[in-house]
This record gives sequence, structure tokens and C-alpha cells, in this order.
Amino acid sequence: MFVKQMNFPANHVPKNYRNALPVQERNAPSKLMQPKLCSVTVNPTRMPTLRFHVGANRKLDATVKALDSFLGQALDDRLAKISSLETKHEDGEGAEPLIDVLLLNKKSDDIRLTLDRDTMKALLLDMYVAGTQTTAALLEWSVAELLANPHVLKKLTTEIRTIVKDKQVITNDELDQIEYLKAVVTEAARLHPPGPVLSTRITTEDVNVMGYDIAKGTRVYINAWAIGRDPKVWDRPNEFMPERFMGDSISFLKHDFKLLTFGAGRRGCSGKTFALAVIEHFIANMLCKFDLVLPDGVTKDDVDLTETIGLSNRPKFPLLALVKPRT
Ligand code: HEM
Repeated sequence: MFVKQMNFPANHVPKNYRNALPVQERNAPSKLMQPKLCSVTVNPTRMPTLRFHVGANRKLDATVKALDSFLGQALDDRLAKISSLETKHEDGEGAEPLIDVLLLNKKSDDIRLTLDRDTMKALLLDMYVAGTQTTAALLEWSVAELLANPHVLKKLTTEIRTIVKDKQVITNDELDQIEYLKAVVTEAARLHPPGPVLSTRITTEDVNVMGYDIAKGTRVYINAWAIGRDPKVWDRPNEFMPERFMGDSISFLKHDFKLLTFGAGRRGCSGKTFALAVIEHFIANMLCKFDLVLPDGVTKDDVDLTETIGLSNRPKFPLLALVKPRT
């Protein structure tokens, strides 16, 4: 790719940016393992682009402080709870929560996590900010498109029930076999990327892209939404046709610049495998045990697929759907 991710200029590294720490400090054992928790230091980063908006940086500071304190509290609460448990998982949870993995500085065969408190907060923030709304939006779009396209819903339901049969729990092995489900989610993601514009890049050298000269240092915005509906790239681009991805070599796991719902390159989405697994598990389980239907008197043509305009893309009107126990 011609356009690379912006780096901080050497003299402008925010002070709380972990990699800016001397190597020794970076590798020091986590303070969290000490009995007394370290205090939280907030060092919000000012955004130069906001300096023209009166009060914006002040609001940013307040938001950063509030978030920092919320995340710090979440870590403290969980640590207190873990210490009060005699054995792990005594609180009835089957799988180990991410927060415990971070707090307990888990050691496994091939990975040793040495995380300080700020890094743990950043990881939790990543999960919540980057991972929740986006996943929920793509799930909502996938279900909305299924309701607006009953022939696709019928085909998918049949395929899922044929593969899963009467099993109570759907495993990844079954999920891997339901090729049409992956095609449905990929098609929903092409038409309705939850983040229509990718993270900003800055060119690191003069480049020419398809006849356009782009000077070094140009801020580049990539419109994933428009690329996903480009008629030069896609046949009948505005139609929901999961079949286009059946047996196709294009998939999110293979990095194709036609399909940028999860971005690309080194700053591409690090949670895409997780997000796709969550969405596929949800839909497979739902359609296995329930019939997905529209409320009485509502037809497929009434499903409103209008998108919100902005940095995130969700249905403008929340989806109303019903599930009934499988007939
Ligand atoms: C359907 C769900 C999701 C969508 C559509 C999505 C989309 C994106 C997009 C478009 C980017 C910017 C990529 C680029 O500019 O090249 C991104 C970045 C990111 N995503 Fe996701 N994401 C999803 C779910 C998740 C989840 C579940 C997590 C975490 C568990 C996550 C963590 C991140 C992180 C940490 C980044 C920043 C990566 C970096 O800058 O190095 N995302 N995501």
C-alpha cells in the first residue's frame, strides 16, 4: 500500500505513551502485583486540531479523567473480588474474564504478560470503545438484512439446522462448516461498515495513486463505505447478495482492498476474528433454536435500512424483530 500510518514526530510523543518510557522502565514488573495499588496519574494528551474549538480540550480532559477513574475503579473492584475468592472461577463463571487475565499477569506456555496499570486500562478501553458498538452494529445490520431478504433467511436457517442437527451447543467446528453464514455476515459488512471511514493515515513520501499525485505529509481519509459499494468493483453493489462471497477468495481474513470494513495493514482491526466469531455464534444459535420473524402486519419491504451518517454507522431506526421457538 502506498499510504502508511502516521508516526508521532520524535519531539512530540505524549508523555503517557508507553513506548516513550526508557526500556528499563517499560519492562519493570507490574506495580499491580504489589499489595498496595499504585495511584492513578492522569496525563491527558491535548489534541492540536481541537484548539480552535472553545472548551473542547477542557471537555476532552474531563472525559479522559472520568474514563481513567472508571477503568481504575473497575480494576480495583475486580482485584478485590479476586483476592476474596479462594480459588479461581468461584464466582461461577465458566471462562476466565479478560480482566482477570490482565490482573493476574497470566503466564502460559508461550506468553508472559508484564503489563502496568495504564497498559491494562488501555487494553480494556480498546475492548469497550473499539469492540462493543461496532460488533453490535454489524450484528444488527446482518439481522436486518436477513429480515429484508426472506429467501436468504430461509436458506441460512436451513443450512444451519442441517449442519447443527439437534446439538445444544454449537462449536467452532460446526461454525466453520456453515459457509453461507460467513457469506451473509461478510455481505452485511460490505454494505454497512460500522466504521465507514478508516483511521486517518499520513503519507510518508510523495506517491501517485491511480494518476493522482499525493504529496508527502498529506492526511488521507479512506472511505470504506464507498469502496464497498463501488460499481466498478462490485456487481449490483447496492443489493444484498451473500452468494457473491460463496467460494470466493475474498474474505476478511485474506486482506483484500475491495473489502475494508475492518481496515487493512498494520493498523487494521485487531479484533476482527473475535468480532466475526461473536456475530456468527449469535446468529447460528438464534436460528438454530428460534424462527426469526417480523411483527404481524410488517413485510420485508417495511424493514428500514436507512443508515446513520457519521463516524459510526447503525440503522437510523432501531430494528424491531421477533423470535419464536422453532417450529
Ligand atoms: C464488527 C466489529 C468491528 C468492526 C467493523 C471494526 C472495525 C475497525 C476499523 C475499521 C478499524 C480501523 C482500521 C484501519 O484504519 O485500518 C478498527 C481498529 C481497531 N479495532 Fe476494530 N472493529 C470491530 C470490532 C473490534 C473488536 C471486537 C475489537 C477488540 C476486541 C476491536 C479492536 C480494534 C482496535 C484495538 C483497533 C485499532 C487498531 C490500531 O490502530 O492499531 N475491534 N476496527
